[in-house]
Amino acid sequence: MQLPDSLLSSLEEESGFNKKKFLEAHEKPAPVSIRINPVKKISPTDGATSVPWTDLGFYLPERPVFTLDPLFHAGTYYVQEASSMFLEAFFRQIMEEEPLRVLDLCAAPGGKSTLLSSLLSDDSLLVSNEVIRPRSGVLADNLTKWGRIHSFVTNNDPRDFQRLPGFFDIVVVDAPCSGSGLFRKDAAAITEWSEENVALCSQRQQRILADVWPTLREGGVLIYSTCSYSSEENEQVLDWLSSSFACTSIPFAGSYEGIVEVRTEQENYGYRFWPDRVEGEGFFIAAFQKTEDQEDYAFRNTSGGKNKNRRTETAAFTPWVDDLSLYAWVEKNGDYFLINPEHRPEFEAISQNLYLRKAGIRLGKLAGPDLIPDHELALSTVLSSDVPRLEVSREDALRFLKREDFAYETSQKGWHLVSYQGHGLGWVKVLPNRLNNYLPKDWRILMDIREN
Ligand SMILES: C[S@@+](CC[C@H](N)C(=O)[O-])C[C@H]1O[C@@H](n2cnc3c(N)ncnc32)[C@H](O)[C@@H]1O
Repeated sequence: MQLPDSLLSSLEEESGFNKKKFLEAHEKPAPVSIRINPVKKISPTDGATSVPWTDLGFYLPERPVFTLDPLFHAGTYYVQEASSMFLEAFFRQIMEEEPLRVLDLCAAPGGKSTLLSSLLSDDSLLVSNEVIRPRSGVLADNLTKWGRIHSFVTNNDPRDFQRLPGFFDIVVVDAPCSGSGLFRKDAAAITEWSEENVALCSQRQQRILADVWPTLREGGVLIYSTCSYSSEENEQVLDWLSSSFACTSIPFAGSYEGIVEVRTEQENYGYRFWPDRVEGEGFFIAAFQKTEDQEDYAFRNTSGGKNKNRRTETAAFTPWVDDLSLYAWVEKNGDYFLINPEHRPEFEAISQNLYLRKAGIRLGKLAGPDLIPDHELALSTVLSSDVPRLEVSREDALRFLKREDFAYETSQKGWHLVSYQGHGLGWVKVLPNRLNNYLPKDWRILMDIREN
């Protein structure tokens, strides 16, 4: 793999850089790793080994065809490179008592967000934002698979969050960057790399941080990360931040072999991941506590809490939800969403100020007295175990995921959850002589399953 000379020479002075070993590492394939969803438990495959800094991550002995694994579509795991999973270790250190309001600002496709979701209880709120609209759709789909009620997805520019000053306890900025840390996984990115782009990325990272800073509460924590090796996007951004805003750098309290702790010119702490020192890709992460005065967001008086006197909805939703009394529902353009009742003020604040793509679990629409269940409900953790299921083989699960017909045995008519190894994949409706497949068209597997 031919790496840009100007990149290599710019790294000579960086802590932990060893040119020979760095180049050797780029001749090896990137390790394959997954992170499992703790609310949809599966056992990792034979031969899998643990990623050291997380309880949830595993290296796989070889790369399977993930598209042809129904458990992947059920959201039981997420394919994520291992260095990024270090966010778990840092987040656990920083995390105060829940409930927390957490913003993942640059969140698509959802690697960090699904990880954060796994670390938070249903009492906390996770807002995952992505500025690029089509990418925010992919993000929403991945969080749908993850199945948690505390998850909201927005599609906004970072500066829009200034409408919610002092709102979040923790803000994660996994910034868009020049991407040198992922060259092993994406060799095409090498040709796009340039010193000019590094400088542009650095400017953009500073702008994003300045724009989002007001939404972090006083005493709250900002986590900043990139997958770039360049100090212009890492150490220099930390020093710009600490000279622009009142904040304190937070050191990581533990230590793991291979992770390099750096101190910047202004004595800020950062953590570098080199692919010749750890089993993972290039990554950089740092955290700061905000020490400057920040007004808190003034929530309006809301009706708050649970829904009252809504007999139609209660009757329609009760059969579908495992203990409806724990939740509240909100309606938007005919779609019903189930949220934690404690999150109603946040729901109102966010939907009034931002473009909210997803809030909690989309239950579906009402048709007369009945619910037409949404795909999100099938993948969620709130679904009642009393809902009829069709447990299918791997082959039939793949046919369902291709929106093809498959054989089934049931005497019961109506809605059924298609489930594989106990994990929901989507809805079918059993009619007298056939099945209707309700998998959304854009969730369909396009790969030819017979070839593999
Ligand atoms: C490194 S990626 C995020 C990866 C994600 N956190 C994950 O773990 O899956 C950076 C994201 O920032 C988004 N982005 C690009 N320009 C941006 C901007 N000006 N402000 C905020 N986000 C931006 C990109 O679309 C991209 O999704």
